[in-house]
Amino acid sequence: MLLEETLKSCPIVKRGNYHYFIHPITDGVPIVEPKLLREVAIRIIKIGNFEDVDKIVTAEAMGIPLATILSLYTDIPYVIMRKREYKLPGEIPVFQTTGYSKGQLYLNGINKGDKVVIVDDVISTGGTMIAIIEALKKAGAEIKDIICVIERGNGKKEVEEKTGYKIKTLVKIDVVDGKVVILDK
Ligand SMILES: O=P(O)(O)OC[C@H]1O[C@H](OP(=O)(O)OP(=O)(O)O)[C@H](O)[C@@H]1O
Ligand SMILES: Nc1nc2[nH]cnc2c(=O)[nH]1
Repeated sequence: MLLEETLKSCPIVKRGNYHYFIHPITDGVPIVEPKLLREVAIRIIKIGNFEDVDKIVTAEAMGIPLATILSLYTDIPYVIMRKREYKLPGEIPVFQTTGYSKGQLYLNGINKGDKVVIVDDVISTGGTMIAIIEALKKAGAEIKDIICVIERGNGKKEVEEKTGYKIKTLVKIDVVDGKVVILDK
C-alpha cells in the first residue's frame, strides 16, 4: 500500500537526539498526493468507529488535513487543539511534550457529553495523546475511538496502560540506521 511504500523511502533528520522521519502525511512535505490522502482516510474509516459521533478531535498541525478529509467523508464536524491560546470562555489548556518539543495545547468547542473520535497523524512518545485525552476528560467528552496513522516506539502502549483507552493505528514503524522500517503490529 502507498502509505507503507512511501514511508520506506522517506528521509530522516535529527532533531536534538530524536531521529525524525519526514513524510507527506506527518509533515505535508515534500508534497501530499491526493491518492495517498484518500488511501489513509479510507483506511481510518474502515477501522474507526464513527457511528453516533458528534465531533472529530485532532491536534495542530498535521492532524488537520486528516480531520478535514475525515469530516468531509463522514459529515462529522471537527475540532482542532491549537498551540495558540484564544482566551475564549471555557478554553482548556494542557501541557504537551513530544520527543523533540514542549508546549501548550488549547481545546475549544467541546461540550460536556460530546461523543468524540480522536485522530492524529503519528503517535511516538504518546505525550501529545496524553494531552488530548486529558483536555477531553476535563471537557467532559466521551471518547469513542482513537486512531493514529503511524505508531513508532512505546508511546501507544504507554498511553493505553495509563489511560485505559485503546489506540488503533494503520502502520507501525521504527527508524533504524537512518531508514524507516515497517514492523508487525
Ligand atoms: O507521540 P508524540 O511524541 O507526542 O508525537 C506525536 C505528535 O507529534 C506531531 O506533532 P507536533 O507537535 O510535532 O506538531 P506538528 O503536527 O505541527 O508537526 C504529531 O502531529 C503528533 O501530534
Ligand atoms: N514527521 C514526524 N512527526 C513526528 N511526530 C513524532 N515523531 C515524529 C517523527 O519522527 N516525524
